[in-house]
Amino acid sequence: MSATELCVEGLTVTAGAHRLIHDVSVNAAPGEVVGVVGPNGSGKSSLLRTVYRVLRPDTGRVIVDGADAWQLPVRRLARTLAAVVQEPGADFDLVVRDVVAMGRTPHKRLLDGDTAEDTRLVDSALARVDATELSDRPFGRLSGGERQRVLIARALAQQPTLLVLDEPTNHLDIRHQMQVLGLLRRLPTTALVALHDLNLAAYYCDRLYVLRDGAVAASGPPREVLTARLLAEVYGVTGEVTLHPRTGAPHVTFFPEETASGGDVVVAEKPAAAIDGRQSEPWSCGACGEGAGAGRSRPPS
Ligand SMILES: Nc1ncnc2c1ncn2[C@@H]1O[C@H](COP(=O)(O)OP(=O)(O)OP(=O)(O)O)[C@@H](O)[C@H]1O
Repeated sequence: MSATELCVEGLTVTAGAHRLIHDVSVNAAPGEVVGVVGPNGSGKSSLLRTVYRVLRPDTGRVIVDGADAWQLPVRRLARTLAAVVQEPGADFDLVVRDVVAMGRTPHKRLLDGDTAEDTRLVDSALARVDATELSDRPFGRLSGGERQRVLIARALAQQPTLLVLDEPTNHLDIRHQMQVLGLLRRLPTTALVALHDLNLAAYYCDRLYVLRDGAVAASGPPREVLTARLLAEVYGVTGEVTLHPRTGAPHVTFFPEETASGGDVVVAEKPAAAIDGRQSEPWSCGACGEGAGAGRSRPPS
């Protein structure tokens, strides 16, 4: 599996009189894990839905490996891009294995049966999200977290080179949150992922885009983007951002309102790269030439 270059240029999306996102540009280099964060209603899902071709943009383009995603045949796009969405269609009557096997659809022709390779890929996807033991359970009777892991397995079985995930850690306990995000980092696949947990985003993402009111308020490597000022301006909360001495990633501590006074910003002197050996390399989009800045990095595996 190789990885895809994603280049989102100047997207504006409206629904009726409501403007969902305005002039949003986002890039992801091949293999990068790019996080989209921001308060409720800031436009994260709308951006992702436009990338995976559910919301049609009024203006702007979604370019996947140099081709306009909205011009590609759906089947061809589905061989490149897999989405894990917040409200998937209800495949409630199927057992888990059949739900995951649906990920193979873009690679098959009508009436093709499952091959040994399909079976292997389904097994492997289930194992990667720790869901092997769920294989024969009815999907509709799973817990929210179990369902989420199965949907991620379905996306993996699709063998995409670009994963778009809308809050994939929703419903997951902390072990499975870290397992899923760790898996994203290890895969060679490019990933665009909306997250609410800023500490997980800071550790697992190479770069972040912060949305506010449908527009990009900040973007860059987590250690540049996540500041006490940003937390105050975008989220309206008081927090302290330090570089964690063990992980080397920015760590946000939030202060409840009643304890917030006097919460100074503590910015650790040592950059994350110096602590854990992460590498940063500048990158610019081959399709539109826009620079995404430094920040491609992988934690040690
Ligand atoms: N189809 C629609 N018609 C009208 N308004 C919409 C539509 N879809 C989304 N919105 C509005 O657009 C804004 C952005 O919604 P979106 O779901 O993209 O935000 P989000 O950042 O993903 O939020 P959350 O963190 O709560 O999931 C919200 O105000 C939402 O109510």
